[in-house]
Amino acid sequence: KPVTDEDIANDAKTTDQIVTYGLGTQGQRFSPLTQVNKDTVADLVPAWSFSFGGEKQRGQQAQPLIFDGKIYVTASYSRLFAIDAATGQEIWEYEHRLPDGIMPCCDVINRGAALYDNLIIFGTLNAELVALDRETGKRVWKEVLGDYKAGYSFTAAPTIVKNMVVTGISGGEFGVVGKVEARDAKTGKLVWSRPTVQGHMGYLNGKENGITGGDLPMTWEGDMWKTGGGAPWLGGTYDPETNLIFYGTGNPSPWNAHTRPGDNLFTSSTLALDADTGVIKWFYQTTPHDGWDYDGVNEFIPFDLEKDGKIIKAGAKADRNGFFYILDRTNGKLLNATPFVTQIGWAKEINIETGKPVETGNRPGNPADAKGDDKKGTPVFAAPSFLGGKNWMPMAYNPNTKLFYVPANEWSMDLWNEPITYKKGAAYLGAGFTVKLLHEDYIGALRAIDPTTGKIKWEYKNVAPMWGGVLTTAGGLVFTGTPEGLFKAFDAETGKELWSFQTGSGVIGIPVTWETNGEQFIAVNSGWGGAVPLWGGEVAKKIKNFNQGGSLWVFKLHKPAAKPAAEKTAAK
Ligand SMILES: O=C(O)c1cc(C(=O)O)c2c(n1)C(=O)C(=O)c1cc(C(=O)O)[nH]c1-2
Repeated sequence: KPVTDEDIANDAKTTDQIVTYGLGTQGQRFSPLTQVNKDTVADLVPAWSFSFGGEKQRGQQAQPLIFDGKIYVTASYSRLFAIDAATGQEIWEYEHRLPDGIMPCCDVINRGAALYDNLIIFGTLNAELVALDRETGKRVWKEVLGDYKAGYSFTAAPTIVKNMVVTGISGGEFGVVGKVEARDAKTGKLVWSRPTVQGHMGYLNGKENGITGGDLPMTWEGDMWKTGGGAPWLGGTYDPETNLIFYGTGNPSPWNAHTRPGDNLFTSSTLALDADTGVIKWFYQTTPHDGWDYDGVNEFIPFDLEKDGKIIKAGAKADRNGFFYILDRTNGKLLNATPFVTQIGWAKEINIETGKPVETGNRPGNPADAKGDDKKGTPVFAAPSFLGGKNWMPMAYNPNTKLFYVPANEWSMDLWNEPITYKKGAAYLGAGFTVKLLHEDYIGALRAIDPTTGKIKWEYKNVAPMWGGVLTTAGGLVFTGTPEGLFKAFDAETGKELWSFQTGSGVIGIPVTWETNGEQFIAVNSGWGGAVPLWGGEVAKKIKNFNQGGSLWVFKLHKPAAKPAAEKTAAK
């Protein structure tokens, strides 16, 4: 049977399947299921586990999809598996042929696929988008999203919006030009394209559809916009109520901000795109003239904010720069911004009137002023580190507790600038860094945040960074994993840890839950990797004993065996 627009529109309320990244296009990651709850979660046991096999382990960040009795899950190195949800038996495996010379910045990961009609669609590390027949795993169409030799790659899960498959792109560390694109999901044909850097042309149905930025004053000097980055490298969310697609955009290229005076629109921003045309309806830049790789790619989650007895159509974003933003999602106006990490060095606050950060001046110096022979600019000690108060791993919103559950991290860095010129296919940073610890006892912190005040209601601290996605349920639970290998459940109201299971490798996947024949299942990927082991600096010593892996775990409640009849009689 085909996956329909209704299936997608109803995904947040449907309990027997999961057809979108985010458990609904709004990405709230909330399930109405209650069988596994505060009282029963202690009885959660593995139903089965599935190995992705091969020597290709590395980070497993994907969110599984559930449809028609099957689990569809992507794995490292651009692989996609179809698995029987009841037995854990493989049905088919697709392994994309990757050329030598792919350039993903931050591990060979993938975050998930999209289902539409009889297709399953996912993006690959060489920046291609492939659609497979869901029954056979055979390829139906393939599109090139960007030139991998120029540093384009793809790691996110696509989003389906009204028969279209919508994608961003990765490559911000190589001076690519970010873009969000929508294609006919059945054929792959391009419908619209919207570059995320000011000055570049957008397209609709093959025709020019306005220069990105339109009448706004130019916020780049010289030719810097031509290699300006701003990669929307994480998935978007779609809000049917406003017909807007929300994408976060990444860092401006290069990191060395002295090379590119100006705000550098639309980098490190949240963009609201008209779903039908790709036109930017509003934007909100979280880190103007980003000089720390704070990026701004984090998911923007639409939700109803209750304030003074009124319901406001709002959206929330826990930005890599350390602030938790609440915006009016109809117009991008700032409603509130509060720190969600203990130390933020770059800005004192976000001015509620102007919506702009009040900077402290904590920017690394210009290499042009360097006195030494090494041409390094004056370094600064900055917090958060460039890996962010929160990175790619999605938070969740529970409409019952009215809290957001944010996988946050506490760390800092020494950061300096260096001279840099653009060269196709070469890293385009012009910066050096060492990530540093802030607290001896923890880096990661799962935090429950009240969006009406920005106050942190509870937190769970973890030694290693939190690098997995979050799921919350009407059973009053919050699920997430740790690099130490543990998959955990917390009380959504109090943060009390209620259950934990060792999966054998770091859990940086995104959990999901569904029900079949009256039984609730929970699934998550296990497999340590991602950016931390590659770029973690001093954090490396905290994680050096964590082993790689590659498996999907499925859990359900243990049913006590029926008591033998003899025993029952004896008891009487
Ligand atoms: O600018 C980009 O294009 C881009 C892409 C990606 C990616 O595709 O995973 C990451 C980042 N930047 C990045 O800055 C980052 O910290 C990061 C962490 C991870 C990860 O999977 O652990 N990916 C990425």
